[in-house]
Amino acid sequence: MNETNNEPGLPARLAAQRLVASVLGKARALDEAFADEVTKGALRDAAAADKGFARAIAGTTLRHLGEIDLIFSRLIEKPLPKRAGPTQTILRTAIAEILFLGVAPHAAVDLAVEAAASDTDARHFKSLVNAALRRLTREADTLRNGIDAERASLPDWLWKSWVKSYGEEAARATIRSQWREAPLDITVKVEADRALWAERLGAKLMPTGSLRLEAGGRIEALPGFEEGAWWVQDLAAAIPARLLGDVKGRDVLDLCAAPGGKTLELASMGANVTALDRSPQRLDRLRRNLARTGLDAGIVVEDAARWQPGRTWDFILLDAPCTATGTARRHPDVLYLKTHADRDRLSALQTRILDHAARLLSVGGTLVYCTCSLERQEGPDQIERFLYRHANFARRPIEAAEVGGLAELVTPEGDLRTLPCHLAEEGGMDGFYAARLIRRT
Ligand SMILES: C[S@@+](CC[C@H](N)C(=O)[O-])C[C@H]1O[C@@H](n2cnc3c(N)ncnc32)[C@H](O)[C@@H]1O
Repeated sequence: MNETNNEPGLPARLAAQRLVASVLGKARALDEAFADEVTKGALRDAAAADKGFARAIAGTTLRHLGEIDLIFSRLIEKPLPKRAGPTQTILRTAIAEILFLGVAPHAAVDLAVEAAASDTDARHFKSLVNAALRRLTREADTLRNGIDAERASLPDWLWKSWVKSYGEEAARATIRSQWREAPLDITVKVEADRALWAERLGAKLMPTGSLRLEAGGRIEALPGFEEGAWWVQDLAAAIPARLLGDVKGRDVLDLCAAPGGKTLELASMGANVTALDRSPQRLDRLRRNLARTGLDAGIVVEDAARWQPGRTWDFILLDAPCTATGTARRHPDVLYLKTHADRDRLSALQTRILDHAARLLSVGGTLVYCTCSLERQEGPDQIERFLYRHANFARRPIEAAEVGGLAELVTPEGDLRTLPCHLAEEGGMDGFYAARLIRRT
């Protein structure tokens, strides 16, 4: 793409288009592609508002991609030729701006046409872009008519999986909650200071103990960040570590620990934490998080499915690698980056790590297994199969009182099952699953 035009607003659009193309064309994570744009790409010297706008356009395009593509196919009846460059992406992002971001239609149309004009291949489709988007601004209701936007927002395999696991109503409510930007959730280092920080930050103290703020603005500029009084962590992600109970002064093994949200929680509860992960880069982030919050943990770079430390632990937290389909409201790209083949591969890895974790747990010890996935294979099915293989383990059911009295977060078996549509009126939460197991013999 040739970026010769410096018209205000155009760089943000061009960046948004590159972000969408990176996710859908190169299978890159949106956060990674965005980090490249702002550290070494065209957004490096852009104003914070432009960076935020580029991210918002890309995220919104992905959140509504299914509906956008159905509208696209009504607007562009003949398939675009192969050499149309970024024309499709330009249209997708402009549709997102007009329908979902409330951008003034003339600005969105003009800048989409400018974007097409700035590319050697797309410039031949300038008039088509112009005509299609002008039609959209005139006939939006007709063009959207009959589209089941909720159903369209989810790839087939996930739709089938969620409807089967939670029923169609909850699947639809989950999809609707993914359309909204997630709030900013914070875990406070010192439990007794939660109310104080809620007041200082103008945040809401949620029933589970997390603080909740509206997203937006620089996190680093908020009071308490510099001094490490808190860290960012989704409300649901903050629950599993606490299911280990009172770990003050106890040794806790945190398997698959980086970047360390749960390590920080365990350390702040007074545990002697050993944080293990196989990724040195992600462990560097964990080290930085420990340094900022003034907390301490031993760090091990190892494969959690093979590590032979020569000892056992009374407490183990295993936050296993997973498809992360429960985090789509924060990471809308996961819906398009992950496939059912990833789910099967990751589920096999989870089984191996879980079996190894069982060997590292002392008799009488507690193991909490969790994932941020909505797929049964990575949650309850995994645990059912584990309990079948390991007759010396049993569930210790989770009580509603341990999750702020929110009984809807606990399954009849006593596992944690949060859905993005839980507490929807208050901003929802990521989808997390957790089971608490004890080793009997
Ligand atoms: C869900 S993330 C962990 C998030 C972390 N517990 C937190 O709260 O910030 C999963 C982690 O598993 C790590 N991982 C994947 N496979 C692993 C393996 N075989 N052994 C150890 N770590 C692994 C990844 O590097 C990744 O950091």
